Amino acid sequence: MSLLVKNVRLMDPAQGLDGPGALLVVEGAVAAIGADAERDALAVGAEVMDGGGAVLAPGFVDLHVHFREPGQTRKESIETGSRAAVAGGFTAVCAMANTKPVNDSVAITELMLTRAAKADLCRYFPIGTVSREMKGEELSDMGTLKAAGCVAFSDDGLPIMNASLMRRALEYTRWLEVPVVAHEEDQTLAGKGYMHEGAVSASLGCLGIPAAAEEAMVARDIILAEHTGGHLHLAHLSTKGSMRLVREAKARGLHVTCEVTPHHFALSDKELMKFDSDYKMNPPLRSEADIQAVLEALADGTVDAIATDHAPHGWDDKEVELPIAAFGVIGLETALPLTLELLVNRKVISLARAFDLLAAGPARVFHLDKQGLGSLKPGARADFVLFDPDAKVQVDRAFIQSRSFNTPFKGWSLPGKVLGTWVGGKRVWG
Ligand SMILES: NC(=O)N[C@@H](CC(=O)O)C(=O)O
Ligand SMILES: [Zn+2]
Ligand SMILES: [Zn+2]
Repeated sequence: MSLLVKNVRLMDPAQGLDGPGALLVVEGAVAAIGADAERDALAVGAEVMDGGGAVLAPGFVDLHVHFREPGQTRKESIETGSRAAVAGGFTAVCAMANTKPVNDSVAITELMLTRAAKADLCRYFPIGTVSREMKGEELSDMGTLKAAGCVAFSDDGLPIMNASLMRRALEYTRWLEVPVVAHEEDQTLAGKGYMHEGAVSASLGCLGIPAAAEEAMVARDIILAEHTGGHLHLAHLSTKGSMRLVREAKARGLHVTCEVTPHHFALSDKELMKFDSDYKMNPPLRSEADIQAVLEALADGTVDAIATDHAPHGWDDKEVELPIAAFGVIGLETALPLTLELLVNRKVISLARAFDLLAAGPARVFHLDKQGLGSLKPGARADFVLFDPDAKVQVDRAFIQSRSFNTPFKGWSLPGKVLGTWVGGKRVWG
């Protein structure tokens, strides 16, 4: 099977590509790009598709999603989550381990992979827990889990308060060549807080989570990464101090990588004045100064990836008083539009840097580039997205493919319409 997509604006920062061109897919892999593609397509008798001048880019790689299967498929299943992914232009997702039961065994990893293969939409990479039963006490069988298909290890949802456990997990990352993904939150500082601690929480009389709850743990784990030489990947960073700590760690040559989410660069803690639980997530929406620091870190290379932390919850988890509502928001369908509107159109970053943050960067962090993800180099997997960067989307229930609708972007009109998504050369969306 072969396919030529012609008349597109080809973007692939990994190859320094940005210009009119074409892409030829043969047997699920990129066979040729540019002028060669049209010539070679004739030789193989490829099916021809006209891209109508839209942008063709490498499929996005999300390092951080919660698909709730097994255990809570009323919120999301691997199939509905995968559909939300491809609708948003994501061709690969890395799924967190805080399912029910948690992914601390080969049986759960295999179940997840079986369900993902059945859904047959995006590529699905399980993340194993760092600790058995996510209790934060003993290490899980990281080696066995990696052999079963886990690409990273995380107790996300919960911080690893036990420094000795984190130290040992980081030691294992060296020979397993996989990162530990840290949810940084000192529970003794966060307490029962449910929004950012600052002027807004004080005026509302809400319990706050200080920036220091995140930063104290980021600092601890950077020290442990240095001590062990392990690979520390910091999930959903949200504060100015975290950005500074990561910038320093990278300048000192440590193996420290990080991601930020669209909701943390799009929204501030002022949104909580609406007392709407769709603005409640962990880490919480931060101050304007934190957002500025995140934008600078996106621009200067401190941040490796934009990840969604897609965290579906049912209306019954959310339609309750703010202090008891579930933490988390969905994000797969809105990530590209928010990146285009708030980062590219406002000239915080270039379009090429946006794709580095959505595709090549995350692929590198979890070593998925070695499997041909994150770029459109000849020989790479034919995972790509075709989208119109100017056409508007309306964030309503029909637009969202996820089983849940806990998005703070309800009613927003944003640029960036995904026209089609291909995984291994097969059209899975549009
Ligand atoms: N981000 C959230 O607010 N919630 C996540 C857990 C997490 O990412 O820490 C969830 O699983 O719902
Ligand atoms: Zn988390
Ligand atoms: Zn998460």
